[in-house]
Amino acid sequence: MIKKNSINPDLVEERKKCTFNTLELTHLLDGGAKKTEERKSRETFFLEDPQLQSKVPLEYLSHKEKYEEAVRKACIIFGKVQELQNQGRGGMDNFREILGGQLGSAILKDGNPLTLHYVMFIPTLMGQGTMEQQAEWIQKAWNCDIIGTYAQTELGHGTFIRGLETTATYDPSKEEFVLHSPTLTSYKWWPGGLGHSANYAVVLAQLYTKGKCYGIHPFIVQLRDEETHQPLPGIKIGEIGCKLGMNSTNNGYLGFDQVRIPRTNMLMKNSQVLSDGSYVKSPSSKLTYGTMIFVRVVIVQDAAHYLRKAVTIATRYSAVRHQSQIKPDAPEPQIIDFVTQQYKLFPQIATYFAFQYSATWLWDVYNNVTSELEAGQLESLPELHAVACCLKAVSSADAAQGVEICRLACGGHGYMTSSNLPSTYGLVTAMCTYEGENTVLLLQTARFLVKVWQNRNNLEKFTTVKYLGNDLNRDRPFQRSVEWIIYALQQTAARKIELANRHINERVQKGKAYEDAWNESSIELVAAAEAHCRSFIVETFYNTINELKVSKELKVVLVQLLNLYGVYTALRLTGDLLRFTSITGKDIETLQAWLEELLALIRPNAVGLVDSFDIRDEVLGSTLGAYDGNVYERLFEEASKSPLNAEPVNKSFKLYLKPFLKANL
Ligand SMILES: CCC/C=C/C(=O)SCCNC(=O)CCNC(=O)[C@H](O)C(C)(C)COP(=O)([O-])OP(=O)([O-])OC[C@H]1O[C@@H](n2cnc3c(N)ncnc32)[C@H](O)[C@@H]1OP(=O)([O-])[O-]
Ligand SMILES: Cc1cc2nc3c(=O)[nH]c(=O)nc-3n(C[C@H](O)[C@H](O)[C@H](O)COP(=O)(O)OP(=O)(O)OC[C@H]3O[C@@H](n4cnc5c(N)ncnc54)[C@H](O)[C@@H]3O)c2cc1C
Repeated sequence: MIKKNSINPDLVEERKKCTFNTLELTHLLDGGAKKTEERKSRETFFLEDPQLQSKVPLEYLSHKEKYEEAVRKACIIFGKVQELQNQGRGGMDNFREILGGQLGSAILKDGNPLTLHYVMFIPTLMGQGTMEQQAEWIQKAWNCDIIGTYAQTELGHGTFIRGLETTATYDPSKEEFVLHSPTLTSYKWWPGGLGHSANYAVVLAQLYTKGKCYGIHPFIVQLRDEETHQPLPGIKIGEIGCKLGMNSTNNGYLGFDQVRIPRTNMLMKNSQVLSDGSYVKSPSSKLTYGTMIFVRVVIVQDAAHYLRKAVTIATRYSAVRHQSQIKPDAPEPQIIDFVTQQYKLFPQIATYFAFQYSATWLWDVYNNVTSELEAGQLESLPELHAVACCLKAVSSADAAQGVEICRLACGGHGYMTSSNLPSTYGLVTAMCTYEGENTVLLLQTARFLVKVWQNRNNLEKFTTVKYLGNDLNRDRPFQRSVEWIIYALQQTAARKIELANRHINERVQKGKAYEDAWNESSIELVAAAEAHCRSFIVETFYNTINELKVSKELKVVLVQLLNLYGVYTALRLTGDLLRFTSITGKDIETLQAWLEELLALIRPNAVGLVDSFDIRDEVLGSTLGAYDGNVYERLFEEASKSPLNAEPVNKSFKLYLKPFLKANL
């Protein structure tokens, strides 16, 4: 039914209007023309493999069938990744793409049961294992001789990991640890792939030796027989059931009944238990948390990718869809011409760029700090932890909200599963919870900010908080510029940190314990961390754009997006700006007018911008967002795949409807 090679005429017109070279932007986003070429060849390699096609849309499968189909595809995917590695084609890029929001979610729309093996199991072996342990385990894991997961969260505790209840008690007589789940709430609950896919796990458990508890430590535990896949004695294991999304990820539960593992299965890079049971302390107890930092860093990039996918769908659809009238007797306009629609879409495009640049910055810093940690230097860890926490929280929350805005922007059709917006939302909103619930992570950033605030005469060693050294009473008169917005956001963040800190102190002076005072001030602490993060994101966007060497035409558009992101952020925080800067109501009108101007300036390039993301139709996986814009044909084609349409009369007519109709005669 879909007319091949026929592009919707509205999209043809939109593409003619574009004022910059979309290919230049594609190359910029990929990191160069060569990278674009490599990405495209990878996409062809995966997406055009007939084995990776599905006969029936995922939605029509049962929960069990979904899992089985996901395992089938996951094995093919990672087999192909190994093939690429063996050919020397691409290193980490293969993994980042296949596991991240771009390519991976095209093939496995509702999650991958083997993701945790690559995202957490192998990184934990690498980050927490000694050289000998790495030699023993990593090759097996890379070759997929074993499949692992990361089992930390329990039924009773996810956030408060010091409160985990699983125990690992050292028995020096046999040089073994005994793993045990003493309560129902101590059962591991959530790890991806744990249900029926993994046969090994890194298990986080309270370490007991010589009668003393030393807190949580990582242990490699075999869960299933390597041949038969039967759970080993003492291992109680299963899947946790259906969820809002990610229904193919096979999240599982796990209990231990006095399960013995060799002493050498404790990952001992940072702390050790010697054969006689003596405990050797880690240089920092927080090194055990290293894998979580890594995944938080990766999530910022994923959030950006999911958002750009959603906004590509909604922007193309909005260019094709006509509805209502702006003027009487005029033809029905493209809905993208309603300014309220532009206000839904264009800030999401700008937000993608903002997150992308923060994600790149964070990835580089993460790699630098990791090298420092390897050399035993721990000084930069607190700042990395603080910035990773707030960026993970703000990017996942804004991306989830942005995807939902895009879904709403597509009206009724956005509610269709075939738009791919509902399942994209399911994947993104999960990021607000996993790898540290967002409020909790913002409180971690706040903890760092308050400490820095209390020692703000000593800011040289930091990168992200230098502005806290500025005089709080400085006033910078309003200007319609991003520089002013950055000043205003930093001023807001600094004042919020100062206020939260002051309120903690006042509560302490009134006799409260510091921890109670902290809890009572925590709404303000979260707000302070969020403000800090928003100022960081805008400033990073600004710095990146200023340094870019691109054509004049592209620069103009990127600056418009930067300005839009800045003014959009500022207008969402007008209450704060009125409170903490000398901005007036009149100035806010100026900002509002600027926002409207920017929407109009971006309007001709909207389709060009999302085209530059160069997301293949298979990756978008959407009836509404395909490059050719044949929306209505695709909606019909997908509807025809409903099993209910396979026969004109369903058996329920005979069974229920007919007798019911008769009874009412
Ligand atoms: C695809 C993905 C699938 C999903 C997988 C998962 O979800 S897996 C499961 C994911 N699960 C989660 O993400 C669970 C989320 N929960 C947690 O990460 C922790 O329980 C916590 C951070 C909330 C508190 O931890 P706590 O009670 O031990 O700590 P505290 O508050 O008492 O602070 C003590 C000090 O430690 C510092 N510090 C803390 N973390 C780090 C770090 N990573 N690095 C460095 N430092 C860190 C902190 O700054 C503070 O420093 P200060 O001020 O003393 O110099
Ligand atoms: C899709 C998905 C996949 C996951 N995959 C894995 C995995 O592979 N491996 C794994 O180990 N875990 C995994 N998890 C678990 C995940 O890491 C936890 O759910 C997460 O860390 C939140 O913990 P919680 O569920 O205990 O929430 P809770 O901490 O119970 O949160 C409930 C509420 O309490 C609030 N709260 C809790 N503590 C505080 C505090 N100190 N201050 C203020 N408010 C607080 C929170 O803000 C939240 O509003 C996964 C979870 C999901 C949803």
